[in-house]
Amino acid sequence: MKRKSVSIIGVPMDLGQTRRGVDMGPSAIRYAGVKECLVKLGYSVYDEGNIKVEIQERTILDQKTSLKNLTAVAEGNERLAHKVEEVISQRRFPLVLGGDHSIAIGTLAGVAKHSQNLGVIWYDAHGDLNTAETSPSGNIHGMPLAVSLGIGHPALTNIGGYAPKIKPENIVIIGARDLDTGERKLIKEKGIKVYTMHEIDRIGMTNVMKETIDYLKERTEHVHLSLDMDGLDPTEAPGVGTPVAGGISYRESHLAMEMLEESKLITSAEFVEVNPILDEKNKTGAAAVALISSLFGEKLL
Ligand SMILES: NC(=[NH2+])NCCC[C@H](N)C(=O)O
Ligand SMILES: [Mn+2]
Ligand SMILES: [Mn+2]
Repeated sequence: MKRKSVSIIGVPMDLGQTRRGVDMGPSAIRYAGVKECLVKLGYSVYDEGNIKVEIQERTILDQKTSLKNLTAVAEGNERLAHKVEEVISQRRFPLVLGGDHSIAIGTLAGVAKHSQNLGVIWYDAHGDLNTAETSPSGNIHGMPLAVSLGIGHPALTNIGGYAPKIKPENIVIIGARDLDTGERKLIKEKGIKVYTMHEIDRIGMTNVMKETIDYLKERTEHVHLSLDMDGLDPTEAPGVGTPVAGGISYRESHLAMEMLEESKLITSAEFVEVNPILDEKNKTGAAAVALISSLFGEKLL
């Protein structure tokens, strides 16, 4: 890791989907010892606390688009974007803890303010490339990557006051195994690089990461890692709201984090979708911390 100071930003967001409990994700990851691990690795760690997210007991449907909780999701992300931007201007590494994946909208809005040519690694079972028109659910956590490309509701695409945040050729999706029809179309149309589970099985995680690193090194200046814990197999990360069988193993994920650490490419990261209510004794929270440790340079020997 290039930066020696890390700011932890919690985002107790559960309004981008409808399963309760993912708002406790930041607590679960803190409880699993994220700060202690980073301190042990020699970082100065600042826990910035949590971003304020409205508490809403019932889903509010946008009348025109059927987007769920649009206003509250947009407001939380606006605050997050602001915080991330501030952390980067203090020359600290922003480590964002979710919360559902809709928070990537705010994280990327904050990160991309400082980077014209931002790379993004989207480690996920899903593409999160839906719009109100293509979404099967109306859940905004299925849309953040499209939103960051400038595609979607203006209340979301304009967060941070500008759009788009990223370019399609600067994205690499890893672990995809559940893509909706509209998402597949967008991937083809925009030429987004995707390593599905098929490629991971076929060429192995070592080669997937080698290619990803070479690809991003060539064309980007900073790289953001957006890691959805449902990218991992649900047997190893059961505490997620939208599990999909046949995922990336815990071991492969460690390897991926270690290779990213060696590459010195990653300048911001978020770990999302940890839902302690659905988890087994904080297995998923602990897995997130283990992966964060590898990403920040923990070695066995
Ligand atoms: N970040 C996530 N876990 N996203 C899951 C999205 C699932 C589905 N594709 C949807 O749009 O609703
Ligand atoms: Mn996902
Ligand atoms: Mn996701």
